[in-house]
Amino acid sequence: MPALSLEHVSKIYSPAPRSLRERLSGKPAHPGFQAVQDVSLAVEHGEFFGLLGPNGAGKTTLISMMAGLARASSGRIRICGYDVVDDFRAARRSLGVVPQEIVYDPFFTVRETLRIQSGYFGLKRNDDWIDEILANLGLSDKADANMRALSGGMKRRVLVAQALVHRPPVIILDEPTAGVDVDLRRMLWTFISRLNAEGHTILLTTHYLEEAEALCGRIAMLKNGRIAALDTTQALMARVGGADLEDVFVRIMHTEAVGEEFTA
Ligand SMILES: Nc1ncnc2c1ncn2[C@@H]1O[C@H](COP(=O)(O)OP(=O)(O)OP(=O)(O)O)[C@@H](O)[C@H]1O
Repeated sequence: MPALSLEHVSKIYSPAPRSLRERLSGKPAHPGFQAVQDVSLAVEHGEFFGLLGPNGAGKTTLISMMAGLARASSGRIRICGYDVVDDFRAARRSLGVVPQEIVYDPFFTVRETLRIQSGYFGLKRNDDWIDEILANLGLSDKADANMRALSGGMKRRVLVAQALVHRPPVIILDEPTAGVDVDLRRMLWTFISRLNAEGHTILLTTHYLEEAEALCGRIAMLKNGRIAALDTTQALMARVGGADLEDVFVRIMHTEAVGEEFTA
């Protein structure tokens, strides 16, 4: 059973409610926006998998559906075999998500934030692991600082820490290095690579393609909500050509022929 499995997943966002004037005009209702279309893929346990695509390709929408924050319009998503709808709690417990947007409660310290997050998963005595996460993310000296007193990069570190408190087998990072300094990038990738070597499955979205090239064994590229390419990083580079993954990405995004031609 794969760590992550998506079968024919689609998402159509409902249209904004029509104004009275639109309703009276008798015009047909807007059909909604198709953000993800028929995406199928499986990520095996222990993989470091990259999900790439330009702005608006559907990456965050896919991640929101995996995390149970948005519901697929059709198709099926399973985390470690647990259906994200029918088996939500088990699926959620198997997953740690580092969201793209920085959200935090300004009334708590870093340690309190991580203890509360642990509580959501029924973990009462989790301080040893919390201390280890804080040390690995360079946050030990901020443990008792209030969240609102942290810089943007430090708040992002706390988001990473929050995703890891319950030692989830599958870790999803949605653009975790956007706007963070080189020290945190290095620290973060050392820690995440260690967790990956210990068996955690990693799914990463990033616009820093050199990071994806260095870290990801396999990559899916999304274009307009569909899979445009899916293969090992090496095979994609060999097949498409170009100096690096950025070249491959640009070529695939600018070609009409996508899908099977670039899919293993
Ligand atoms: N709640 C929503 N309602 C309607 N449309 C949405 C909603 N959320 C996202 N979209 C649209 O769905 C498409 C995919 O958005 P999504 O955020 O998944 O892209 P992304 O690949 O994560 O982009 P980025 O790299 O900019 O983060 C975009 O066109 C976006 O405007």
